[in-house]
This record gives sequence, structure tokens and C-alpha cells, in this order.
Amino acid sequence: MIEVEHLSKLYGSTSAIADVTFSVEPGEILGFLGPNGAGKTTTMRILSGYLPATSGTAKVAGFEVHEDSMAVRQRIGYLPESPPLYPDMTVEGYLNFVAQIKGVNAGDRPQRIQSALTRCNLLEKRKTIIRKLSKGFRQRVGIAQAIVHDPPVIILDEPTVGLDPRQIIEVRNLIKNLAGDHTVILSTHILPEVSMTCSRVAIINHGQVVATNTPESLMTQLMGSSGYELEVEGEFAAIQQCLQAVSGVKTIEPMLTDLLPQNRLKIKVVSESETELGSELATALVSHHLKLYEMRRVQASLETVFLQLTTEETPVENVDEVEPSDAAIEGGTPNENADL
Ligand SMILES: Nc1ncnc2c1ncn2[C@@H]1O[C@H](COP(=O)(O)OP(=O)(O)OP(=O)(O)O)[C@@H](O)[C@H]1O
Repeated sequence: MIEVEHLSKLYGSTSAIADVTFSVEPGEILGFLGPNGAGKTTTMRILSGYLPATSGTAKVAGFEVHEDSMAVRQRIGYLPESPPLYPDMTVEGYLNFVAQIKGVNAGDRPQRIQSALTRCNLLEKRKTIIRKLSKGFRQRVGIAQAIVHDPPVIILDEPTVGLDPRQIIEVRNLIKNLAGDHTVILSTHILPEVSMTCSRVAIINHGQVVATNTPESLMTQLMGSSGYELEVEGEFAAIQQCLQAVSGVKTIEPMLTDLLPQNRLKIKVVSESETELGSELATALVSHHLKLYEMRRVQASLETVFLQLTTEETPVENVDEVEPSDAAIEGGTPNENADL
């Protein structure tokens, strides 16, 4: 549905994006994740037909964004960082105005407006003047104007910036509900937003896409392995000998922990690939009469991946080429409030 190839943009001599290539399948939500100044807004604006690229191509629903910018604009709903709202209009009046300029037939407009109001939970505010709305409701109006003409593609630039936690949850749920019927690109610098909302993530840094994958695969693929923490009763040498025989095990290490009952050890097992080894590890221990008290799968957090990718001196061209890092699997759970 969206195909971007070798897209670059220079502002004078400043390179905002360079050689950006990615694609988005119909019905997907792609998270475009990067720190401030990475080039997210520039890419979104080029895709929406509001800014010409210096070189490269971008196609939306088969139309080249620069050559067929009118056809593209009709097929895209765009929520910029600051939604272009008219504060003195009512919500309904504004949506009617947007539907009109987006070319929705007069006969279809009431139904399209009703649908956008319903999806964005705005029915009770339809007669309210936009100026009187809270920031959260204004953001919903911004999303409603992006979907009122029922475009196949929706581009949302930092849609939850400035909202309170309750409003953030509402807006994220609303975005998730758009998937399937629509193809969505969501730009953000907030990590949990991506893992909560998106089916795939493209990480952008210094104007270049440094990795693209599902949030989960990106973590395991980049780290090249996943890990398990086990609590087992017995001697380390015996446990090590037993687990070493399990195919796919890369390393076995004792972990330093306090407060464990006597004879119990915490062991960290790292696997060679992302294949699940849990049941094999448990079976091996039980067949050697070693008591297993606890087993937990540990994966790198998206935050670890992001920091690793965006602090590389040179961009990682292909995540498969990254050296597996054992230390990285200690990343633990993502910080829910990580705001880079
Ligand atoms: N109109 C402009 N003129 C000159 N440089 C610009 C212009 N717009 C953006 N830039 C530069 O291009 C780079 C990418 O900016 P862009 O706004 O696309 O990043 P971003 O990832 O959206 O950042 P943010 O999250 O802060 O909005 C930055 O270095 C920025 O300073």
C-alpha cells in the first residue's frame, strides 16, 4: 500500500533524510520510531504530498506522491503534529468542511461525519465549538478529520504528544481499531507506543532507517538469542552438564542472587536462536532428577534495541549482521514511560 524507495530530502545543505526505503502492507500499522530530529516529520510530509523529496520515490496506493499528489491526498488522511483545526467552528461543522474539501459527495457526507464522530468517540461533542475542547478531544477531532473521507491510508505524526495518560490510552485504542480497514503509519518517539499499537516498526535515526521488523522479532533478531532464567535445586556442575545436552543451548551461567533457599541456584540459559527451549530445558532437568522451581523467558526490551540501534556510530544496514550480545538479554521489561 505504501512503497518508499531511496527517499532523500535536503533543506539547503542539511540532510533531513537520506536513502530511506521501507514499505507498508495493507491493513498494517507501522510505527515510525526515532528520536527528535531523526526525520520522521519530513518523511510523513513527503508521503502526504505536502513536501517534495530531493530524490527517490514514494508511492501510496500505487500513485507517486509528487507526480499524482491530488490522487494521493484523496487517499490519505494526515494528522500533522499540530492539527489544522478551526477553533470557531463546531466539531460537526469542521468535519463537514473537511469532507467537502476532500471531495466527499454532499449526499454521503452526513454518514461519513457520523461514522468519524462515532469512531473517535465524539458524538457528545458534535455541536461544541472546537475552541472549548480539551487537548484530548481536539486530538480526537484531528484524527476524525484524517478519517472523515474514509481514506485507505492514515498518517499520524506524534498523535499522543501532550495528552494525559487516560487520553493516551483512548487515542492508542482508537488507532488500533483503525488497522485492518486502513493502513496506518504512526510516527512517535515514545517506545511503548510502538509495542502497544503497531504491528511493525521502522527505526529511524539521523535520517536513515536503521531497522524494520515486528517489535518482537526486532528484539530477538537483533540480539540473536533469547534467554531463560531458571531456579533449580542442585550443584551447578550437574545442572550445567544436564542443560548443555539440550540442543540449541548457547551458554549457561549462574546468576548472583540473595535470599535463595539452600541448594537452590538461579541459572541463566541463553539460546542460539529465538526458538523456544522452555519445555526441553524442563524435561532435561526433570529426567536428571533436578528440581525446577521456576522458569522465566527473558527478552530484550524494545528500549534496549532502540538504544543499541540509535547509538551506533554507523547505521546498522541489516539487523541480521549484528553480533549477538549476551548482555543485551538482560534488558528486562520496557519502561512504560520511556520517552526518548
Ligand atoms: N524547514 C526546515 N529547514 C531546515 N532544516 C529542517 C527543516 N525541517 C526540518 N529540518 C531538519 O531536518 C532534520 C529532520 O527533522 P524532522 O522534523 O523531520 O525530524 P523529526 O524526527 O520529526 O523530529 P521531531 O520529533 O523533533 O519533530 C532535523 O535536523 C531538522 O532540524
